[in-house]
Amino acid sequence: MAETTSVWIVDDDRSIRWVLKKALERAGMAAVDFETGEEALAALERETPDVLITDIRMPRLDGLTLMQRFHAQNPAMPVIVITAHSDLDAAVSAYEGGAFEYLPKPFDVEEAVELVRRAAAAAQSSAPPEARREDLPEIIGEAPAMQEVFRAIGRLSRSNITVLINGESGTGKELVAGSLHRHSPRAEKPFIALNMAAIPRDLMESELFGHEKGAFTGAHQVRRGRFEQADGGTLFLDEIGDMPAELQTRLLRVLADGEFYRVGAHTPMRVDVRIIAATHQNLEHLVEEGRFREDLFHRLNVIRIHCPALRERQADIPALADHFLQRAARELNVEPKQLTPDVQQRFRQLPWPGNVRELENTCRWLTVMASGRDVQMDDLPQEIAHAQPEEESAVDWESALARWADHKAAGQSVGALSEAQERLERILIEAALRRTGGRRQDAARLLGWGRNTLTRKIRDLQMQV
Ligand SMILES: Nc1ncnc2c1ncn2[C@@H]1O[C@H](COP(=O)(O)OP(=O)(O)OP(=O)(O)O)[C@@H](O)[C@H]1O
Repeated sequence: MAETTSVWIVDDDRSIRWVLKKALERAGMAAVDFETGEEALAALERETPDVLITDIRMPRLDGLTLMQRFHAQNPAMPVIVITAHSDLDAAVSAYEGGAFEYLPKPFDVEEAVELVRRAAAAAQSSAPPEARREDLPEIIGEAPAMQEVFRAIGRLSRSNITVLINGESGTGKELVAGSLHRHSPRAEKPFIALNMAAIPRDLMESELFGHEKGAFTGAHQVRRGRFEQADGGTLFLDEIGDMPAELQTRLLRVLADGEFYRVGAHTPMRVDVRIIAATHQNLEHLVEEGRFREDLFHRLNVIRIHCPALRERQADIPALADHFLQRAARELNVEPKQLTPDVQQRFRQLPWPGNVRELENTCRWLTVMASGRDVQMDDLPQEIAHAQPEEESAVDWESALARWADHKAAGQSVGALSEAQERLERILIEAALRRTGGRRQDAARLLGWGRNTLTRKIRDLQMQV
């Protein structure tokens, strides 16, 4: 995205406007706020924002009408509607106006910023293919754990197979799904992403399958659901673990026979959609607890890709940070910042619970806030300056191992594999015995071995325990 994203906020509540505007500006976007829908419409005569955020309940011109007027001029414009839960009915009736996202009140400001960013990015990626190609997000990753992901993308290219991606929030699951789509025979067809955790339950069904005119109060027109929109292409279902039981049943049916019913319809529709699902949860556990259908799990779990947490691939942190600093500088039209070596070192040690997304946000923040060209320790935001460095246990040992292997191979050393295996086993056995106070039975269980195997290993490795 070369240009700064421009966002308009329409709300009669001054404090909400203020909070949103500040947060969006801090995130490097240009925000303009309007107290009334009329003012926003007047401004629309002169220019158009990239994203519109509007409250639903406003005196005179309400948010839904405003949204319709904006969409009449630009049907693809992303609109984010702020709604209280009690207004959900009204939100449903707004469906015919075109696509929009919801921001349920009360909302978390960071969540709102993230939603805006996604909406802007999605609008861009639905631009004509020529315009899109240059902006393809690059997946950065040199660490061994990431190479696995690339290999999987490569192996799956030109295939239409169902894929389940797991990994913590912000690890790049959507990026990987997009890449799988672009390398598939469906590349020229739509890639539609839908986050189950972001949609109110009551709206999920019609969001996925669409609805007929008159299906429920406020359904004044037919609406195509995401399945229809994705026909011929790929539907990315993020946070699939949050899908309610009755929808799981319906999804299973579509996957089994390619047919579904719009809400309120009597005749089925046929679609050809590839499903890529993602989750940060352990679906096997959800199945055991009876919260996720086992048959659906097996249908989705054909091929699995794991997106590693950022702390498991510390080697990639400097390159990622550099990439995000460059991008933020381009967006804000300023000179790119650089991290000093001690800040780089600090970044490598942080736990990054929000993963790549958190690193990305931090880089954007630094681009706006750091005073000089070089980012110093003093420039770091509070939460990072005071965060506990990651424990040794979670260090990126695969990168270290890769360097060791490289060194061995370069020295023409023979037998590196058995040497590594021996050292690996030794370390794991020692850790398990330490943790269990030397009790072999328990240590064996931790290691996933029988007690006899552990005893034999200890003897073979001539370990002193
Ligand atoms: N390897 C990577 N290289 C470059 N950018 C990345 C990489 N991984 C993630 N990102 C960026 O980090 C942000 C978060 O990624 P993404 O939305 O794909 O994560 P996610 O796992 O789908 O998150 P969530 O589960 O919260 O939806 C995006 O802006 C994405 O472009």
